[in-house]
Amino acid sequence: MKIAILGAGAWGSALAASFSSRHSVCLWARDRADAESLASTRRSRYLPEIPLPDSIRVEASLESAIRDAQLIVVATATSGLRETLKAVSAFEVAPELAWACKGFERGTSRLPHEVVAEVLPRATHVGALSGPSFALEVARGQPTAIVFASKDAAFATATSAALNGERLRIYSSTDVAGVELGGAVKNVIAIAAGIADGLGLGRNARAALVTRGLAEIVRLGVALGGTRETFMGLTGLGDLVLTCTGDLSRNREVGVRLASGKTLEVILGELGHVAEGVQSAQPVRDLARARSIDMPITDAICAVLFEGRVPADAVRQLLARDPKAE
Ligand SMILES: NC(=O)c1ccc[n+]([C@@H]2O[C@H](COP(=O)([O-])OP(=O)(O)OC[C@H]3O[C@@H](n4cnc5c(N)ncnc54)[C@H](O)[C@@H]3O)[C@@H](O)[C@H]2O)c1
Ligand SMILES: O=P(O)(O)OC[C@H](O)CO
Repeated sequence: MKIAILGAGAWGSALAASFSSRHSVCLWARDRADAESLASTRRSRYLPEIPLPDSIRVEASLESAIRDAQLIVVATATSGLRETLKAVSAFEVAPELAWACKGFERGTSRLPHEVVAEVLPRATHVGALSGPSFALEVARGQPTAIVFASKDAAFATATSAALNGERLRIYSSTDVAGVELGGAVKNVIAIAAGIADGLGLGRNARAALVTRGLAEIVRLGVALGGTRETFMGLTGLGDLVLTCTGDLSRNREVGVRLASGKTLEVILGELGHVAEGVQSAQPVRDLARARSIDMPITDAICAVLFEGRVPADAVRQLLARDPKAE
């Protein structure tokens, strides 16, 4: 299959490296200087540890990248999804479409599939790729299992089978909202887990955060149309555990650095990558409040990120809540 991957950050580069062992892959970077450097050095500045396989064509022209593609995979940050889809829609192409970004669009509080439906209302062969997957491990070829979800069951099955590889196992699902919701909210909870670890609160506290974080994901996710089983699977519990415990997580790292007393502005300047939990926290809180859904961890993270609450005070307030039935 001819695949165009749009977005040459850590995740786009890792997916390109993985898919290139079994497909013809073109990787598009919106920044011409980035594309030129990537084409000549074969190293992405977002994933410098791994050389990009020679078979991958690097493009700075979006039109050239998508002209012959049978499948487009948008792997930009969620904030770039709408702009990238609009740019794609300007060309006379109708390939199948997947997106690999996780999170809510800030400002609209839309999940990626809702952004896709707004920009490409007639596209039906579309779906979300999500699950526990650090880019570096995927690029190294370390075993990983993720999910491709589409409302079109036949398309979900066929695409997962086509993308599936020995080291990147891809399950299918039709629960697009559930798959995306788990991937969005786990990033917010991972910031909390990073704060807990940064403050040295211990493993008991981390386990409590993961479990109560999952309860928040399920409450909001079911209200937004996801199914409970999805949240117990790879894109829910699986990704939550990975992101809350893995040192490679950028969202968890934001929490660790907040706990050290750094400001969000300084942390985001240092990170060099997107941390989607920062963008998603307010949409998650707003969607929950509009439905009277209790999400105390998310509320605490919003207070730390945007209201100047000191991380240790946020923890004290969480612990001071009245005990209740689990
Ligand atoms: N890195 C991972 O381990 C990983 C794994 C699974 C999913 N994801 C998700 O994939 C998405 C991308 O993550 P990443 O790790 O590649 O981030 P990154 O910070 O490494 O790179 C972000 C990329 O998005 C591009 N971009 C941003 N806005 C754009 C726009 N308007 N048009 C075109 N390109 C744009 C940037 O140029 C950059 O190439 C995120 O939503 C993330 O949650 C990441
Ligand atoms: O580094 P993070 O925190 O953006 O997490 C990356 C992936 O989403 C993990 O599945």
